[in-house]
Amino acid sequence: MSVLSLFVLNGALAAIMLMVLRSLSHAGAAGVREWSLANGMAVVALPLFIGRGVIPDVLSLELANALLLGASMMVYAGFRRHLGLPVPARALACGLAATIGLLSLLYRVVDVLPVRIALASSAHGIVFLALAHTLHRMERRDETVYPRRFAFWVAVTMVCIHAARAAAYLVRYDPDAGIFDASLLNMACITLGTLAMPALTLGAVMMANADIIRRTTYAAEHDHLTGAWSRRAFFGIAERERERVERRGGALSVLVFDVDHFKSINDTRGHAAGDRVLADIVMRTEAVLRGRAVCARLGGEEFAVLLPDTGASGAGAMAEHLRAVLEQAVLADEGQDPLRYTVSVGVACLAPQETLAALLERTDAALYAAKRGGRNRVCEAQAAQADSWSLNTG
Ligand SMILES: Nc1nc2c(ncn2[C@@H]2O[C@H](COP(=O)(O)OP(=O)(O)OP(=O)(O)O)[C@@H](O)[C@H]2O)c(=O)[nH]1
Repeated sequence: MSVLSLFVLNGALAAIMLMVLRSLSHAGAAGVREWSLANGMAVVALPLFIGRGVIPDVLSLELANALLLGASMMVYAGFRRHLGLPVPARALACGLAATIGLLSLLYRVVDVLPVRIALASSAHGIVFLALAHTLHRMERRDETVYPRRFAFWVAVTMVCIHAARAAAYLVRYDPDAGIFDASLLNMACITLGTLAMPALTLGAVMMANADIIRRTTYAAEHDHLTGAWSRRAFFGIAERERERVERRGGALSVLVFDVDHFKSINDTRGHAAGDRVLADIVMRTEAVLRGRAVCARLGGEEFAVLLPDTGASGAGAMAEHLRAVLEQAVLADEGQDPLRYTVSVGVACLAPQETLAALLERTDAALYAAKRGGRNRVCEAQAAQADSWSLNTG
């Protein structure tokens, strides 16, 4: 395969990657604009390189090199944007202008191609080094760890290739060597360089996809107003905990609570104030929970707390503590009296062989008993029987 055909392949791969990135354009993933721009720049740059000697030098040298280096910089910018880091746009623009200015000067004044190749390779190598450093610094153990590592190792490989290429051209210093030079080194560098942009774009696409899945999963599992677990997620977590108790023994309790006279809060203070109460409940509830305990919004103004490793007495105490904490809450309400609210709580502890549905039915019955009993109180249901009794009065 000739160097020329590698250039053509490189351009074709960049065009394919551009189409792959288009599939992400509506997903709102950060960095996609920069990665698309990078591949677009590569698609334009490569025919310009190929046109060396046919088209004006300013296009095949200055513009082609500027576009290719700009493409590497855009890949770097895309990763930084994707990771939520600031993009050093000014430093990149200065680096690009300095490199192209120097290349142009070398071409027009001394015209020693190996030095120009070494200079261009060094500039690309520095950009990939910065990318590898960014990816390494941001490494964390989540679902994006594989794409991050993949992109990191591609960047490291590119640093090594560009360093080797720059060093080899400087050491060998063959003034007749050109970019279409078919030496083993040049062929190896260009082959690997051809794969760099698509490989980094694949890493970027994998990262963006992992991010989209993470965000979608979070949205499906959490209530958007309060940040609490969703009803569906709560049932999943609760069922897993119930099965765990069935397998290994231990205790599991549930609290279900509901804001008292919430309709009148909405009616007198407005829906937005009601929303603030709901968010405040979750914030304060989560602050008192420990270990694997979770808080979920079951719907409307009804919430649930799952208490793994907690028996009836611990759950009753936690329910009363939570009721008291929420009763103390005071929310500033502009131009009006501070907003206060109370909750009624039903508590139940999982009985042997009991299903989740049965447990929640008993907890609901306890909650309604608390409402009937006057509200702002905790009612606990017995595991063995359906009737419940009042534990505390508010
Ligand atoms: N602000 C706000 N209100 C909501 C939301 N979801 C449900 N509601 C309101 O919650 C109120 C529930 O009222 P009810 O079921 O009558 O209960 P309540 O007024 O709390 O009375 P008790 O439960 O018997 O003490 C209704 O007015 C709903 O419109 C929400 O997301 N935000």
